[in-house]
Formats: sequence, structure tokens, C-alpha cells
Amino acid sequence: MLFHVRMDVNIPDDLDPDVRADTVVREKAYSQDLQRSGKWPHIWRIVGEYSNYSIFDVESNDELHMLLSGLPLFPYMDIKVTPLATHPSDVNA
Ligand SMILES: O=C(O)CC1=CCC(=O)O1
Repeated sequence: MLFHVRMDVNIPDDLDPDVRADTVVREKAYSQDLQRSGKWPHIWRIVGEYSNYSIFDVESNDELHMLLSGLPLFPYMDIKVTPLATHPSDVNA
């Protein structure tokens, strides 16, 4: 199942700088592990924003929820999920 996910990151200004840096490092490692596994095949920076557009390829809504809620930055994110279906005009489908 494919999902389009928008993540907007809003880290509080008063978060301890060491906690912030550690969380961002852990976020990168967590994300890259999922990218290498094939569960997170695309991630794009949204120009001019601390946000990304991502594609997830997972087995279920529950799996996606588990992966997203495990993001180290999850407490500081607004996340919008859009389920994707095959377009009838897609020449690659
Ligand atoms: O910087 C972001 O967009 C948040 C994020 C998600 C995965 C990652 O490595 O950073």
C-alpha cells in the first residue's frame, strides 16, 4: 500500500540544543534505515519549509502508523497522510 505523507516539523525554540541535535541525528538514522528497507522509497524537502513530502510503501494503515509514531521527531511534527490508489491512465500500472 502506497501513502503520500507530508511532515511539517515544529521544534520548540526552547528545546535544549543537545536534545534537539540528538533527536535530529536519530531521526536521520531511523529514516535512512526505513529507506534502505524499501518501506520509505521517497523523501523530498519542500522548498523553503522545514517540511518534507514522502512516499511510504507498507502493508497496512497500522504499519504506517507504527512507523510514523516511531519517528524521533514525531512529538514535534504535524503529519498529513494521503492513501494512494492506481490511476486508470497510468501507463506503468
Ligand atoms: O527534516 C525533515 O523533514 C524531517 C525528517 C524526516 C526524516 C528525516 O531524516 O528528517
